[in-house]
Amino acid sequence: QFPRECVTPEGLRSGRCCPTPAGLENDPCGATAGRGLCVPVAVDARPHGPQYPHDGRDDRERWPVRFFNSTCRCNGNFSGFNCGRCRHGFTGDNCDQRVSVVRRNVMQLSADEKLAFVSALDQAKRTVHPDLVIAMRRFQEIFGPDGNTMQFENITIYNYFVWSHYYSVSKTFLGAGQASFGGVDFSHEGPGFLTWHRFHLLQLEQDMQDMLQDPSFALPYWDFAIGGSTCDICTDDLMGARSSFDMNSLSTNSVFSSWRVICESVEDYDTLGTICNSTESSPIRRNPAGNVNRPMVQRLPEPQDVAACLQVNTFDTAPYYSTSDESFRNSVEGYSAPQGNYDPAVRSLHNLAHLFLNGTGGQTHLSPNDPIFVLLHTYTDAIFDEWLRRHSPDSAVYPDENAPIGHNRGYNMVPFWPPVTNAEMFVTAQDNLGYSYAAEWPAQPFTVTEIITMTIVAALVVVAVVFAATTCAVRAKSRREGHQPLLVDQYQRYDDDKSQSVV
Ligand SMILES: O=C1C=c2cc(C(=O)O)[nH]c2=CC1=O
Ligand SMILES: [Cu+2]
Repeated sequence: QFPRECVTPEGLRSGRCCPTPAGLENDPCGATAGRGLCVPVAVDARPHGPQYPHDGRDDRERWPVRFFNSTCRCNGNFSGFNCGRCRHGFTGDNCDQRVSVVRRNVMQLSADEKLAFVSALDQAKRTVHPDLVIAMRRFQEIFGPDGNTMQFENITIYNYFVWSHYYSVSKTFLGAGQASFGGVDFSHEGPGFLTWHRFHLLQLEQDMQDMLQDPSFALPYWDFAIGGSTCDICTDDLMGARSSFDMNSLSTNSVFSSWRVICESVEDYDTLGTICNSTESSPIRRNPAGNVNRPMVQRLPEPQDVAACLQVNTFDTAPYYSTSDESFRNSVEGYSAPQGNYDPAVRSLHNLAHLFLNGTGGQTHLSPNDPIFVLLHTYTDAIFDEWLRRHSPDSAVYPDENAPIGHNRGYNMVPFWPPVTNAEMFVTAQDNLGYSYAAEWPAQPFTVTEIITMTIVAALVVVAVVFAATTCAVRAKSRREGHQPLLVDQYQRYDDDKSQSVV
């Protein structure tokens, strides 16, 4: 999870990772070319929640200073570990040309667009990442047995996407013979769930844009809130149909049936303290709606579940965890009901979509191995973005302390490099991150304030109409009586009076 050129023995010992961009000579972060500066890494120092009780036992604490404490901070639209690339949504030598990256519903792609997307994923599965390498050991063993054999290795672009998710959810190794600690998760069960997966997707999208040399390449999304028990994207022209011979496998007509997963050796990682590497093992397993032991996960979320969660007004609530009540984040993640109420028995929206897959895609340490993960998470990100657009929250609604470790607002998200905080992803995508969604949303129900306002306005209109009608009626009446002046009445009354008044 670091640039290949930084993980030399001297590089790691220096703690400095400020490489020179391609095409420049000995110019860390392209400083001379005005692209950026090599600066100390800022690290979140606020307290985290009680879920992680250890200190100094996990390389991910105060990420990434266990490995590096200096990084490139890029100017303007420059970006990347050496400021050699452009921010998302920009292109050109000076990164001053906007490019539109629109994430579309995968079911609305043409046959050619579907084929191109599936082929691009397969190419990413086979293409070695041009910049990043992964650690195969924890830091204390990273220099190898002889102190000079760095324990990093190459990985493909797509397998890096899988590995980074695994690394963020892996247990804390506490030593041989001791059970590893599993109560830690740097990308789920906390406010960082949405921001972490947002950057995870952004990294893959950028890596694929570079691989395709197409800065407008966009990941599509899967609207999984369709109810029922059919996986509409599980077809051979998309994510692969079910095998006719084995209900847990993919059809051999799909390229994904030849994919092999990584990060399966959890026993080794937990007992030997090793880390997932790029070795591939078994095929993807998937059996949508097939978990007969858990009927609740045999159906996909319903469209109204999305409408409901978008109405939850609070982004997250203490303890900022998978038990949070009235939390939009816990609802869209799927540990609370879509309406917001926490219920330990519930699995909804994102979690339900994972569990519905009933195989590789439902096991947190393995799930990105199933490419449906990409489409499931772009839709989850689209819901996040729609919530941000509707509620326009201040950044302060994202907790800056006491969230589970890794989830505070200022925490550098594990294991991304260069360092990027949850806060940097807590923004609307189109205005800040260079991409948008072509998505329709359920009509936004009126807020209580709007209902009250409309009731008052309606009442005023009724009063005005009644008043106008009454005035007209009175005027019409008086006009009619105007041909028999009012006086007649008075005379009549006068006569009546007179006749009675004779004394
Ligand atoms: O890959 C994942 C698998 C998950 C299973 C649950 C659950 O709620 O039981 N949640 C998951 C999230 C994942 O990312
Ligand atoms: Cu995940």
